Amino acid sequence: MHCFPCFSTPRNKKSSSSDEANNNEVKLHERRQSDEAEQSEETTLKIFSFRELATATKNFRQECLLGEGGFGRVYKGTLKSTGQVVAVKQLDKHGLHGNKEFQTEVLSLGQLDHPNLVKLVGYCADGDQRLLVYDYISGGTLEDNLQEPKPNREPMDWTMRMQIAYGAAQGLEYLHDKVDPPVIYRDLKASNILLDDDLCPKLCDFGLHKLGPGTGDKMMALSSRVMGTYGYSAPEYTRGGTLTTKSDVYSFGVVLLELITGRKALDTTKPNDEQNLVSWAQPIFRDPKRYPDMVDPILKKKFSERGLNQAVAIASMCVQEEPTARPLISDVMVALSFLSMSTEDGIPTAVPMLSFKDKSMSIALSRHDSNLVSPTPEVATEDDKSSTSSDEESSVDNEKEMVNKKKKKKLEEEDSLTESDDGSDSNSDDEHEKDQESQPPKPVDEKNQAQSLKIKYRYSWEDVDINEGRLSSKSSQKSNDGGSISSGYESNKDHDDLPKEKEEKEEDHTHLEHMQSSKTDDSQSVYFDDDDDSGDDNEEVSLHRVKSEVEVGSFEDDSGASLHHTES
Ligand SMILES: Nc1ncnc2c1ncn2[C@@H]1O[C@H](COP(=O)(O)OP(=O)(O)OP(=O)(O)O)[C@@H](O)[C@H]1O
Repeated sequence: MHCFPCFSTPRNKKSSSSDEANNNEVKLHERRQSDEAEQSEETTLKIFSFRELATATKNFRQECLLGEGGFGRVYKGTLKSTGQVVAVKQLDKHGLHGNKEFQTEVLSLGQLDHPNLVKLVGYCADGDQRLLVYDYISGGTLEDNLQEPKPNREPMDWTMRMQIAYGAAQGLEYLHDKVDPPVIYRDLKASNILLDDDLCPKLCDFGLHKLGPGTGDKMMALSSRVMGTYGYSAPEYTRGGTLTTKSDVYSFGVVLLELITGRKALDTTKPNDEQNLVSWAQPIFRDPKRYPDMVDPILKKKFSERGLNQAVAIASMCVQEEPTARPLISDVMVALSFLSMSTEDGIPTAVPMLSFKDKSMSIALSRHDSNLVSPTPEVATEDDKSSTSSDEESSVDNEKEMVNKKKKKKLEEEDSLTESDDGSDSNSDDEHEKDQESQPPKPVDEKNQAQSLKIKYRYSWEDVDINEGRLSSKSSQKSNDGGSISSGYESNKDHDDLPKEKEEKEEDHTHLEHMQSSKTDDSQSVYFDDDDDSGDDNEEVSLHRVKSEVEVGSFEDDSGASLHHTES
């Protein structure tokens, strides 16, 4: 986080001569210059004059107006110097901040860099004008794409929707877990998710609250900003309570529901009991048979029912009333990384184990469907842990077929290695599952510190390859290095990384299996497992993965949200 240095000469020290005063001024000027040079070295933000931006936007002409939000008007422009197309946000004057305060905030925003965030290109603080210049994102908002799809564009299919959810989760996870101090989005909604030409989601409008009008003013917070996002705001926020990262998770859940249902978060054209999406969905959450009825009819039933069940389960967890019961966005992201690979014909055969950090994720799932609670714990072993190390040298081949063959061969080799390492045979997983099934289910204990979610499904390698390019992100890579999340699987990684796999035949359906585990174990795991031995998909590869985690630190955000970092 940047702060402009304070330049103050001690008030009690009076210069005895004008020479001394001059000297001081020169020194002060030099220091200021060198500090400013340092600042600009650390940021790539460009400083624009008002005239440059006026030229870029044809003098802020109406035809360049993209829209108007809570912070001011946004214009499309073209920078004369580079030809870059940009979105210029002219902040409302009544929210004006001092130059220094503005620059401090803007410089910290300029530090944020993630493929799923709209990039701040530069700013202008000229006289009383305050403007922010962003990359222009050409595909429109998620809201527009869902509600008013362009005539020349196919409606977004199920997989695309899950990919958008996954990308948005990655952007949010970056803000929550990778930025220090964490950035609470505050206003996540479908109209703040922009899509590029490839439908890759980019979050915009983050971190602006300190620049907006009425900062710190509760009245303001309860008026336009919250009213404007009604339907997305977490209940604790609309009640005027504390904002935490879990409030963002709630909003994310609403967006996920919009993707699933094609409905708006708030739609006053609908009958009273259907106007608020979450209120409408709540009773359906309790009745999985009704899940297919909530899906956007435009999809014409082209989705995997198992993928749908999982997506609805995640959404229902996110929109829980109680903030602490909502999952961490990193857990949501991990779960969505798999759903985003699903196809309408079936879902992944891969079965890596994924660790969830936040117990609320698994507790919420068990509430969601008590049938998903499984009796015995799965414990990650040292062998499992070591087998998750990434293979940095794995190659990326443009020829999809070649890659698939290569990966499959390697998986077979690794499989035989893993088997010989731990002395287990290829049937051990099946036997383990049978053991679990033979035990009576235990009720979920909310005080239980360790519960596991078992998510079973399948995918084809081809799907993975198709998705890899789009889904890759710095955030995921950082998580491998820095270990701030413990994802057992990241879609942008080469699948050669996956450690313990076996080839199996699959039944073409998926379910979530929520397992209660040891009360003394604080860690939780998600198991993406293959379902059973039946089926006829000879070519599919089934993967099984365990990843354990070690907590290396935790800190609190300014709103009191405790964020944990884990290392795998
Ligand atoms: N970087 C950008 N590229 C393309 N269009 C953008 C960009 N940023 C904003 N817009 C568009 O400008 C319009 C106004 O955006 P803005 O974010 O100010 O308001 P909003 O999202 O409509 O409302 P709110 O302030 O309540 O979030 C929207 O239609 C938005 O899609």
